[in-house]
Amino acid sequence: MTDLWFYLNRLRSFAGNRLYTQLAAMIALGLFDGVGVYLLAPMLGLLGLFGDASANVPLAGDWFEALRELPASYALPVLLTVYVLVMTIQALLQREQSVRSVRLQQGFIRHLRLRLYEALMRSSWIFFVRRRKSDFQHQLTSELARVSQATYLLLQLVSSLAFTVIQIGFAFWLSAKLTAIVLISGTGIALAMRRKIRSAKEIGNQTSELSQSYLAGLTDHLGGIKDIKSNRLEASYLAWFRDLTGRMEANFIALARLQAATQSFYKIAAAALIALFVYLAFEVFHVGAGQLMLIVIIFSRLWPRFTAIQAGAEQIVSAIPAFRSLRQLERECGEAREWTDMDGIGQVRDIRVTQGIECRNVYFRYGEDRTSEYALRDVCVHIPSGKMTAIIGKSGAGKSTLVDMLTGLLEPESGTVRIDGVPVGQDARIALRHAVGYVAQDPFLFHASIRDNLLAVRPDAGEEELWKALRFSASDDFVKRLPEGLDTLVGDRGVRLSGGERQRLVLARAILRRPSILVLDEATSALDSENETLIQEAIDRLKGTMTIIVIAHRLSTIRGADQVIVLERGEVRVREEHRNSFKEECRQSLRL
Ligand SMILES: Nc1ncnc2c1ncn2[C@@H]1O[C@H](COP(=O)(O)OP(=O)(O)OP(=O)(O)O)[C@@H](O)[C@H]1O
Repeated sequence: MTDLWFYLNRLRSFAGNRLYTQLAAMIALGLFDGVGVYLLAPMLGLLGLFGDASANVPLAGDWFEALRELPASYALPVLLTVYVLVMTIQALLQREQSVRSVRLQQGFIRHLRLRLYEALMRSSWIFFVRRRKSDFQHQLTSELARVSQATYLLLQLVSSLAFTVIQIGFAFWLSAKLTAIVLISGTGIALAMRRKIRSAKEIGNQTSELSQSYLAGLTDHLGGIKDIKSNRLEASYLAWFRDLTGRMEANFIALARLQAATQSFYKIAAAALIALFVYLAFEVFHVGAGQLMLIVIIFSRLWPRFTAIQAGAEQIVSAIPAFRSLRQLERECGEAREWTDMDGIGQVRDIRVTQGIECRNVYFRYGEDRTSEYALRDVCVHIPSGKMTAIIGKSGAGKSTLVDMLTGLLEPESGTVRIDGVPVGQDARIALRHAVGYVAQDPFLFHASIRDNLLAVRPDAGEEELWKALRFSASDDFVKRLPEGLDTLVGDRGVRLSGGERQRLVLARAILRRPSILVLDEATSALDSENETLIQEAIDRLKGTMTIIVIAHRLSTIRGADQVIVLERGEVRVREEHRNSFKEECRQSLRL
């Protein structure tokens, strides 16, 4: 429940006075609706249906007296005009309120989306490493939609309750005894329906789990579609999909069945109550026909409110798991926050490395619990500025982890990372990242044109600079050959390009940023020997102008390195100047 109130409060602080206006409009609409009903009594009286009995009805009686003073031929037209006026005002108010309500709800969804996305963007890299990406997608899409819808439903519930209380007040005024009977019966029914609310919560838990699995599965399968197709795994994935969607269907039907059961129960209870009511009114309390008619009209309008309140409560309760998971994500993002000022991202102070970056007795592990394996253990390395350092080692030795540590993406569990001998704090870590140009193992390109992908890192770069970066990465030829040149769309993550073309474009992008530290994580692994040689020569030309760190699996990549670091199961095995006597050892390490 606290999660629910948390988001209701969030809605209050987002909407401010608009929220109260909205609530007031909802109540006013209800009142107009009620006035329309009260007008019915004198109308029926005028038509001779109530006769004098309507004079006994408190409100209707007054209406009837006032109308009787008018000439007979005017009374009905006046009454009908008032009725049409009241209902017109109600309809216009309803129209305005509906638009405002959608505006408020959509504004609130956007507000929640923005907050969550911003919180994610502020979070550290390790936060993402430890979680499934599809869980974030799930929370940013379906869970968020459920939360905003349920928050709004809660608001409607509050106004429904307020309106119901007003109606009950009127009903009490008309007949306290009969109203008390209906209220006691209503409360009894609501108590009996508590079990349904609990079931709604259980169904809601299932809904969250199922939609999370659905999105996670879809993301995995579409990401790995090439593996699925080449290994003929379609049938087993289809079976998974069939099973999960079957359970989702059953879950949805279970909620619908629960809601339908509640609705029908309320309808049957209403019929029984009205029968009891009429019997008691006539036989026990001897209420007049007009008064009874009005009370029946009021309760027949009031009762659907009870039903709506119960249905709304079930829906809100079924969304509680979504509230919980979203709030928890916000909390976790808060704990993993590395940026305080979002706008400050683009205004990080420049960092100058004059001597080098150093790891001193660095320990790091990905797992959160104490028993998990260290990915880096007592690592001491020095990366001299302006030189080229190669990091080699078997797969899983910790090369990428060490690079992430040196470039400020990761924080050591113990030990320090230093720039020119000074331990790196949070600000310097972020500034360090700003100075890095990174070419990953699995290069990432956005689904946009080549030009947009390049400009993403330096929006002010001119045409000549773009082509210079492309020439550097030996990609100018293939880009020129593309039908739309720089404006060619690269597809999702760059699927429309070959692995080698992607690598070369990402290298061009990294260079365009004019970084002071260039990191190449097996950046030439997908290239043929001709292109690799071209890039190798270009990198050699860069030596002395920037600090270069390369993760290598090929001996050719480390040939020009000033220093080679060999990692083995998270530990530095050798760290020496790159000498001829050392070559054989590297060769062995690379072959493994
Ligand atoms: N996101 C992660 N979560 C948990 N463990 C991880 C994660 N990333 C890496 N590891 C573990 O940390 C260790 C070092 O991984 P790392 O990626 O740094 O190795 P690597 O030398 O770069 O390997 P490769 O050459 O295959 O890319 C490995 O044991 C790996 O299983």
